[in-house]
Amino acid sequence: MLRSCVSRLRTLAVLRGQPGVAPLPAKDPWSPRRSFSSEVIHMDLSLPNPSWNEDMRLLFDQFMKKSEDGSWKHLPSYKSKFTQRTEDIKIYFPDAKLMKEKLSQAQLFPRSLEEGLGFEYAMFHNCVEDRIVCIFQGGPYLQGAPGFLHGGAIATMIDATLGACAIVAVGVAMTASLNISFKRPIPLGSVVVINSQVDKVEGRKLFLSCNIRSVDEKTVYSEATSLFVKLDPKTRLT
Ligand SMILES: CCCCCCCCCCCCCCCC(=O)SCCNC(=O)CCNC(=O)[C@H](O)C(C)(C)COP(=O)(O)OP(=O)(O)OC[C@H]1O[C@@H](n2cnc3c(N)ncnc32)[C@H](O)[C@@H]1OP(=O)(O)O
Repeated sequence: MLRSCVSRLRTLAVLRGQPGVAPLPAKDPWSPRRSFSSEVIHMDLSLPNPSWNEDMRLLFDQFMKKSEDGSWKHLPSYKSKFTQRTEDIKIYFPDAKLMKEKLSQAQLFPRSLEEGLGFEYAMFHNCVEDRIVCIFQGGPYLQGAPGFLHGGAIATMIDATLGACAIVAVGVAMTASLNISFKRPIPLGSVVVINSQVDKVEGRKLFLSCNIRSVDEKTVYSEATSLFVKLDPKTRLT
């Protein structure tokens, strides 16, 4: 509880640009001493938190409303909990023990920054049209050009959204290629909408595309096309 309050105060301080804010302590990510409370692991991080701005909350509420008739579904998102997915990917690793050790200390990259500082997002799956919409608010630690999001951060959210779209459609799949056209810079702290869809499936190959637009849909910030490949159960990842 205390840790969570300190974290929120730190987030607010950074968001307000207050001077004298100490940097986050460096941690060895693979240290065996590092552990996550089950509360953190099991917390759905795609639900509203105090760092979300009004646009983010309004869009979230709109999509939750649309989900009431079952045509849209909110996809929960966790720091490091894969549950069923862990079972799905187990077969691709030759050494089950090593895989278990690595996964027990791993975090999903877009969920690895503290609340409000990095990737704040929620995804909704349209069960009828087979597409995913991601609402995304990029925090102050994602800066590239002053005042704007880093291209790598934009690519991360595109990959995460297209990845979710592929995984929902066919199961375990990985990005084979990703082509992004950055058309307009995205202001830091603003909310954007990522629309993704499966365009074509050819055997194990899935061709997907997406665009990133402003909330009022007037500005197209980025467009992307990608190829995801459904993993062959006979192939190992290492
Ligand atoms: C482990 C997963 C966890 C899932 C549960 C988590 C749930 C939580 C949701 C989080 C969502 C985040 C989503 C992030 C997704 C990433 O960021 S994944 C990380 C980045 N990607 C990688 O590291 C992939 C590295 N590449 C590879 O491992 C292998 O190349 C691949 C992509 C698995 C394909 O290998 P393969 O299965 O052996 O396929 P292969 O037989 O070589 O090729 C099959 C076909 O694809 C074509 N192809 C393959 N690569 C290419 C290419 N680069 N360009 C064009 N064509 C290609 C081939 O030509 C072939 O075509 P056909 O001859 O059949 O027409």
